Amino acid sequence: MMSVWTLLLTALLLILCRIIYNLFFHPLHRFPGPRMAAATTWWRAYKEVYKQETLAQVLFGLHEQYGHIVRIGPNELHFGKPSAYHDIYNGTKRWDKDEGLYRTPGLRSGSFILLKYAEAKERRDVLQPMFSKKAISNLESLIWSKAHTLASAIREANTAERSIDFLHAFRAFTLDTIMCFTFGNCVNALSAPDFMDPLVVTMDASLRSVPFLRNFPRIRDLIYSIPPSLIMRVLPNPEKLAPRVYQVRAMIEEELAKVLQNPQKLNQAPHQTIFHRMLDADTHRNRIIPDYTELQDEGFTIIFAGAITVADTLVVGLWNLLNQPQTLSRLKSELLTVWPDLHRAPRLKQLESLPLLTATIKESLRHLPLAASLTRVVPHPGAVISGEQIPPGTIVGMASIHVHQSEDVFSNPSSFIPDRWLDDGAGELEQWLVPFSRGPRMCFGVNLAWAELYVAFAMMIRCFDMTIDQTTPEDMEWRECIGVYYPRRHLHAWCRPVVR
Ligand code: HEM
Repeated sequence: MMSVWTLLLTALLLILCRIIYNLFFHPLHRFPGPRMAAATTWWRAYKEVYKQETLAQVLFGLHEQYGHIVRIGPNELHFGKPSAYHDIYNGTKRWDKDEGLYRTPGLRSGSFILLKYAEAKERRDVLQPMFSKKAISNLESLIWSKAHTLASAIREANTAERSIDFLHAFRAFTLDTIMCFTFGNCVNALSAPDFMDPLVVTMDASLRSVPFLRNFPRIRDLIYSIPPSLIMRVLPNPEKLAPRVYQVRAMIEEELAKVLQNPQKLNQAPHQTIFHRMLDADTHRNRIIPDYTELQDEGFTIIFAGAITVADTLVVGLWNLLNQPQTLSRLKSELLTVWPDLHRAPRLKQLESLPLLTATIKESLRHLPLAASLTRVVPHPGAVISGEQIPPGTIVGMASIHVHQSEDVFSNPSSFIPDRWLDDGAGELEQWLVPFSRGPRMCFGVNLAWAELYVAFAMMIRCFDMTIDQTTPEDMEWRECIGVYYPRRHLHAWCRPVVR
């Protein structure tokens, strides 16, 4: 029998052979980048987990050092030239998503997670009609009603002399909107004291474990193999002791169970929910209704995809506006043209006609911390990206902040300048605004996102005089692996209600 030492030695030898292969014989060996990154995936784990760095931020320096293509893993390339974005994400590229990134949430299905284009297209055909421009305009009253609830809660906090945590407030707004719309089951996060709804708080906290889960797939799979509901049942005091990923999944499962155990409740919903669509065999090409796990995975995906990004756009936009009183005051004047009487809110269509508000939303989306490289697998026989022949099987990707912060495309890219979207030549810039990505896997919540952004920005700017409460630029430094979080203090602001 082999001794432990022989086994260890063999394992070490195999690792060494792998490293030598990766460095000198791998099809990507000619691409530049840190040697450690080429040798082993541990480089990434070291950066993201041990050093707690955001790879997309590190990559700005690496592209400067190594050029527009950088090898960031034994089998992974990141691209830095904005034009590469359109080479990878466009209508003709039906490339698989890479499981290294998309298995991180521990789901097997769900629109965002499905790896193959064909599967994702089938699911998209079922759900996308709910998110069309027309469907979303029918949802206008729901969005306004959540925005009014948000405004009332902010007024109450102000009366009690409390400033507002914008991250929690806007995530409560987006969570209530997405849950009421897609589940037909409102969680009323907006009524939680200080917007500290358990789901909002736990979702935020769970994002901190994403770098670990992404970099240690075996441990991750082990963790996810235990059903969250079991952990929550067997652990004493699970609200304190269970890892956040379990807590958030258990909460979403609970919300789903409320809907699925009582499907006739769906009849009371004033609009179609994802379950109307997914439980209807006629919406599926193969006429097969997804099983319980698939429904759960879809619900989880939609909640995370829909609740976090919109709220984060509001946070980043308002942070910049509060530091630019002149732009804020121009926005207030513009809003008065369609919203003169405080008690009669305008229609979404009227907000959409406002040039400065529209430009502000675009600029907020450009500044959104979207830093995950949305990785794809190059199919046979390979592809040309950024003018270079890339071998099949390579994982390729680009984070949208590398387009949005490019000096080749945007002048003063790090400055918040809504007027850039109103200047001559703004039309040219549009192709470089890619927060929702492009191509067959681009976001299908885009119309809902825009509607929520119009309504919430308008509500905050028209109804409140806002000033920052001690938040510093350092507080606004973020980290991101798949969803952004702020390790220090969230943006807080005083919101004094305007009277006319
Ligand atoms: C400002 C708000 C939003 C931003 C910036 C955003 C951004 C994105 C991006 C970049 C992707 C592509 C991800 C990839 O390639 O893997 C995506 C996909 C997706 N988004 Fe959004 N999103 C937003 C709001 C929403 C909303 C409100 C929903 C509501 C349901 C939503 C649902 C989805 C879904 C289901 C996918 C997966 C599509 C697929 O892979 O086929 N998103 N989003």
